[in-house]
Amino acid sequence: MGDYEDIRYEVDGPTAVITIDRPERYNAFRGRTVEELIKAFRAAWADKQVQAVILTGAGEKAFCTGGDVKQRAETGDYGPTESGMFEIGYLHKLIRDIPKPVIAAVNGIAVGGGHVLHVLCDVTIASETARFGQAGPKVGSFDAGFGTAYLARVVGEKKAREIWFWCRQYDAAEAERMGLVNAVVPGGELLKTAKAWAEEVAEKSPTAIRFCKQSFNADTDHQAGLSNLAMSALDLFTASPEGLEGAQAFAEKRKPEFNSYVNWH
Ligand SMILES: CC(C)(COP(=O)(O)OP(=O)(O)OC[C@H]1O[C@@H](n2cnc3c(N)ncnc32)[C@H](O)[C@@H]1OP(=O)(O)O)[C@@H](O)C(=O)NCCC(=O)NCCSC(=O)c1cc(O)c2ccccc2c1O
Repeated sequence: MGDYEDIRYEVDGPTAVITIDRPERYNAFRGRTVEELIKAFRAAWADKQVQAVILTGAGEKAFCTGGDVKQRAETGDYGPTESGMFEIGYLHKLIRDIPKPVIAAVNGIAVGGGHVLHVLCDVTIASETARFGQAGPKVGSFDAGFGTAYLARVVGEKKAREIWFWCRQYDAAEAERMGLVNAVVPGGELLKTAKAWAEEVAEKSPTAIRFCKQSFNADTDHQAGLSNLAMSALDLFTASPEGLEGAQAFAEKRKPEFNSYVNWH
């Protein structure tokens, strides 16, 4: 399917494979990328042949490193889109709402908003060299809402707070131990394994899968309200001097200077 610049979309048997294709930016997303991901997930939803979706990243280095911090340092936002909106919150809801299993095939580092994407997928298969973490507080951002609350459902409150406050990176084995990923395989076998999982689930009743997914979701759907709130707050925060300092420090490869912003009580 054509018209994509930042991603690739392929259908292989019962599986749609969506690949974020910006390896020079470690598959970071800009507004256009998010718009194309939405289009691809909607195409997979509509296609009766597709029974499962794989989300992955191009190359071996990165799955997705979240928002394109260089773009943000340059223009103060995530760049132009056709709709005029940066619809990351809608993409999160779409990954949850598509009534087909979504498998994250994490081929490298998944950090920031890229980490949130894999957390929201139904299952995650990681390559042995994958790394995981959040980065917002280091770069003047936070992908809260599902990014915090749903992560806590997955790994527990203590671990989720550690992940967000300390912004450390965790290797694939550690991620598997904390229940953040379902399986770890050698890099060369990642896509093959993800496709095998997709083919296996495609043999099951699609209606039963749809109801199961919706009933899992129903238990945490209230977090969508938190996400809306967090996205509104984030719009203000990323445009603030503190938010911009984080993005500029990353682009200039220096430590951010956040000390002067400790002004709340
Ligand atoms: C991911 C890293 C830890 C990797 O470190 P490493 O040392 O292995 O590699 P490099 O740092 O040398 O990176 C290689 C190359 O890729 C470029 N790059 C990496 N990540 C990004 C990125 N996110 N944006 C743009 N470019 C990126 C890097 O500059 C290098 O290019 P060179 O040309 O210099 O060679 C490390 O790279 C890292 O920490 N990256 C940043 C991670 C990050 O902070 N992500 C964004 C968090 S904020 C976010 O995701 C976010 C999500 C949302 O949903 C939002 C919603 C609404 C508003 C804001 C949102 C938001 O900000």
